[in-house]
Amino acid sequence: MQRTSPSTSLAALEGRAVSAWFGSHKVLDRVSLTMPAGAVTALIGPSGCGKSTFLRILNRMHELVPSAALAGEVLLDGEDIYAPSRRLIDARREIGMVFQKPNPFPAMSIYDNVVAGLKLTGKRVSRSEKDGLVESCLSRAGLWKEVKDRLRQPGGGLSGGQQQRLCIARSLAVMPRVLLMDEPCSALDPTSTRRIEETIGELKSEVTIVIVTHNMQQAARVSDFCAFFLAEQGTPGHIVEAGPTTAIFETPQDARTSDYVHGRFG
Ligand SMILES: Nc1ncnc2c1ncn2[C@@H]1O[C@H](COP(=O)(O)OP(=O)(O)OP(=O)(O)O)[C@@H](O)[C@H]1O
Repeated sequence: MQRTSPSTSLAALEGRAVSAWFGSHKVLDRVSLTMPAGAVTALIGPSGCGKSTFLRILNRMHELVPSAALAGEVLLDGEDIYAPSRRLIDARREIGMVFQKPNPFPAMSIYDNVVAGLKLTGKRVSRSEKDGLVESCLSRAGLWKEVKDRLRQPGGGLSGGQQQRLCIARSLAVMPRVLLMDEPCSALDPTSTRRIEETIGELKSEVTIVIVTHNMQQAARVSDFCAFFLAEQGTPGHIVEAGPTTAIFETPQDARTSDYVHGRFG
């Protein structure tokens, strides 16, 4: 039976010695990072240091780029998502992604947008189960009250912030264990941004979250852990420092971390 309540099975994600290339251009060098279960980890650093590439490696999207290559391991709850026995589709279902620009199916109804990913699960779902799932996912994404009376209207008719929360609801419908978010608020106004940040805070007890953000205030507000990436003078991106967000912001060990989080470069 389709579960309509939040998953209880929280999982940590761990990158071990992850390196990445586009053709012969190496963009990440042996990045290791644990993203603890039930917490928000923020990936921060200047443009081009490999944050999005690392994020896309975490759910096997990097391999979609024809020239892309990678080395290392990504462990979900201790199991390598790149192991030959693991299917790509399972990694995508267990590790969801929300993108910078909200990307609902614009002509599809709000209801159908939420359940659009269900075919990934391969399970047959009854109408009443779908109804329950739609309500549960929209509620958890903080959108139910605003759309419950217009579920049959197109997703493209919502505001940008509502569309992003619809995309979060769509991701939640396949019961992911991890939600990756690539600058999810960069296309949104401050009020919508705050609303998404609240949603992140509400979701982290049920799904592990990894977020890329350029906004240091946002990283400080929403994350429990932070990893500071840097690619110096054409060298591949690497992690300078990672740890609890309070330590990264208040007592960084590396002067480059301090300079970056205090807005002195990048
Ligand atoms: N599809 C691609 N093909 C070739 N090179 C790429 C591709 N995507 C990214 N790169 C390169 O990989 C490096 C890392 O890019 P990436 O987007 O991961 O950095 P980022 O830290 O997320 O940057 P930003 O903060 O600007 O989004 C950059 O040098 C970039 O030019």
